[in-house]
Amino acid sequence: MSVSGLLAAFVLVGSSCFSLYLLLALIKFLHKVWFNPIYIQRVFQSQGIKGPPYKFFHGNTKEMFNMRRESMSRPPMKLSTHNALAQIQPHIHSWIRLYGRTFLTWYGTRAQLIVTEPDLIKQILNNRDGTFTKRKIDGFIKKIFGDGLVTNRGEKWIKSRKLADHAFHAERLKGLVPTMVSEVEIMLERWKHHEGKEIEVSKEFRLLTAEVISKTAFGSNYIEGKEVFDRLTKLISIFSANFNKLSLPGFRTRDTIESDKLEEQMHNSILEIIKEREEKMRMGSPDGYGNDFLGLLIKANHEDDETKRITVQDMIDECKTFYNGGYETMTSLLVWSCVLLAVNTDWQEEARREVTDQLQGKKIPVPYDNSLARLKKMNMILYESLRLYPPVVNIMRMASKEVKLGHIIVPANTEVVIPPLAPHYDSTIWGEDVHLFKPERFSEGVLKATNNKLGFLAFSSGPRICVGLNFAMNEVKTALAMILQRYSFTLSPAYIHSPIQGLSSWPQHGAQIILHPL
Ligand code: HEM
Repeated sequence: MSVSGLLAAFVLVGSSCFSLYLLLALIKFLHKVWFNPIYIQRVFQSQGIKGPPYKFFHGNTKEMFNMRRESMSRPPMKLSTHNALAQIQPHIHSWIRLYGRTFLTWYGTRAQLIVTEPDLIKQILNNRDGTFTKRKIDGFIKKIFGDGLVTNRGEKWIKSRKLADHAFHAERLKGLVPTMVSEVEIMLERWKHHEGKEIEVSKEFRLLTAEVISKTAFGSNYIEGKEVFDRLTKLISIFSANFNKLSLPGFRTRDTIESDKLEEQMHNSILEIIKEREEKMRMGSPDGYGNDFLGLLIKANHEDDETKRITVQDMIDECKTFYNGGYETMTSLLVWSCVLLAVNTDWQEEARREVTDQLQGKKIPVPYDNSLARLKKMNMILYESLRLYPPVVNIMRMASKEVKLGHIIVPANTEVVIPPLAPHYDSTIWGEDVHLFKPERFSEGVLKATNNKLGFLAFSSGPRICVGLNFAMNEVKTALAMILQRYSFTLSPAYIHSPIQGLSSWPQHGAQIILHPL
């Protein structure tokens, strides 16, 4: 064959291969964005599970986005009755009515089974063999949490959970109360300039919770901690702005570029905090690597036993997870409980009386005297606040293989979404007064407040229940106990009740209250 003939043959083979590659890529694409979703939809339909129809590429995200935008621009809600499900997750509220308590939705091409029935929730959250596992996260949420305890799976999760359980053990937590107290003192010093006037407490509580987690878990100084939080706050606002918006794979928006930069800066700031601690150890610090969460992480990084050792990247991911865990959700709980107490002044008065009694005249909670644990009315108020406005609005899992959930065969890779607001606003679980603020329903504890233990999911349930639960309750009780003894407070006329979903549930226009010194 001549050279030109050989070349022609090469071109022919090359172009055929390229055409074949294009054809295969097209089939793969169509399988992902059309054939597979339609097949999965049929599998569920044949079992009586309905839902809004799958739409090419977007799934139901456009409907979700529009419903959410519409609910955010609605006139303010009343505060005499509550319906945060309708406001924060309007798509779930209306689709439960249309399709029942378990239904299928589409986040782009990802099938999401929405589960709101306690018996099914129990099976998912109590699963221990990895059938219902965490989904591998990506995008903005990965940049916020990293691959830490909230998101990791299998052996890695077991190792991280052991460390965290140790760090947040109840006895250890009592020793953190003085740090919490001194940070609340600093906040209340600032509040002196607002006496008799309005104050926007969500900003205040952001500062407080950032300082508390920074100092208690990481012992870090103000500047380094502040750098991490500034970046985290920016990342969270990018996440919120892009919520329910899909991006094309590989396509980089201005937000993606900005979030990459923030992620790298956060990584470097945390690395600096770690290096500083290691340097202190080298200089012969009497506490070694330290007894806080960061100290435990660094110790685990230097473990001789390989099975217990964690990498530097693991340390950074865990730091991100805890910065975030101790910040967003905590601020949300503090904000909502303050708003609810500002409206329900009878409960505010009861809580104040209890604090005065239990703290026996002291202005601050004392560690180790169990006074925080004795604040029963406060507990009831906090649980009711968590029921009406749970900070975490979606608990997510994924079926790692085909599984029977109740009577439903769930195909492998289906995501399972449990929205705590749905059982929290279910009158068959809580009674006809479900929309009312009634802390007395928790007078005999969480378990006796409902006819179903899985009806209350603010901290989740099962093996992956929130590891920071006791930390959270201690911090919020400390803050409220100190606020209640110095101020009575009412809602400002500027407050507009419009709860929305950011990374946590949130008052869209801030939380303005008026402080009346006692
Ligand atoms: C009011 C405050 C808080 C609420 C409502 C809350 C809620 C939750 C929920 C619902 C989960 C389960 C998520 C899931 O299963 O997908 C969770 C897990 C977790 N929380 Fe919290 N949380 C709070 C405070 C905290 C604090 C203060 C920390 C740490 C300082 C923290 C750290 C974590 C971690 C690390 C996990 C993952 C546990 C695991 O998967 O093993 N949380 N939290």
